[in-house]
Amino acid sequence: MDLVKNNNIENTLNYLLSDSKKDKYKIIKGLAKSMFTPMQPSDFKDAYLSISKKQGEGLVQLIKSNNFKNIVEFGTSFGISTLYLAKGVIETQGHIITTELIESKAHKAIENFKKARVNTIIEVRIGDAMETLKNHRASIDLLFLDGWKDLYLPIFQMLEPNFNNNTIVYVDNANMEESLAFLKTVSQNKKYKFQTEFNGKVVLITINNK
Ligand SMILES: C[S@@+](CC[C@H](N)C(=O)[O-])C[C@H]1O[C@@H](n2cnc3c(N)ncnc32)[C@H](O)[C@@H]1O
Repeated sequence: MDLVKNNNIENTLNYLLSDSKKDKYKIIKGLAKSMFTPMQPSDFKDAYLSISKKQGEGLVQLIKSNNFKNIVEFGTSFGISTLYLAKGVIETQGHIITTELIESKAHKAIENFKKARVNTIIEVRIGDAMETLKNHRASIDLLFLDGWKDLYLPIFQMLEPNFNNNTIVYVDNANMEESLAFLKTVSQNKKYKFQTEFNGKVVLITINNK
């Protein structure tokens, strides 16, 4: 099957984006739970918490224009962002490693990748990203950060040795308190440059090659 002419991705994405509109109620339920106990990823086991269609389309362009092949994603959920990453890497003949803590979400995502016929270019690692990405040794072109924000810094630091001169780190929900603290820490290193998109929701970290 010709992956580039694959309509299954578009069909799967359309279904998932439409289903994700029900997220509001699931998020309220999760937030209500966290009034009594500290917020846990499992409180949002039914919620997509996904990036927007516009962000997804931007990711496809980012991958294609930079000819990125090696993508690592933190926070799969049901796979909406991963499917956009896949749309990009089928053009560049790359591949994706994505990781999800909640087992039921990861299995649903794997089903979605099969439906979209892109499961062969996506490796899903189930578990805590700090463990599943611990032994990652290959070069990373695009690191997509969209999991729990308190892990942005440790994951960034753990994977930093795998960055190359053209690596981009895509920080989603960059305007949240913990993300801002992460960005402040990273900005102390003059090796990195920052570009804001989507009114501050997204920050792209690039390597300052000057
Ligand atoms: C914002 S959602 C990801 C949305 C997805 N990227 C999308 O746009 O479709 C964050 C996901 O990160 C997962 N997560 C939280 N902590 C994690 C960890 N330590 N390791 C791996 N995944 C984690 C959550 O279970 C949740 O599904």
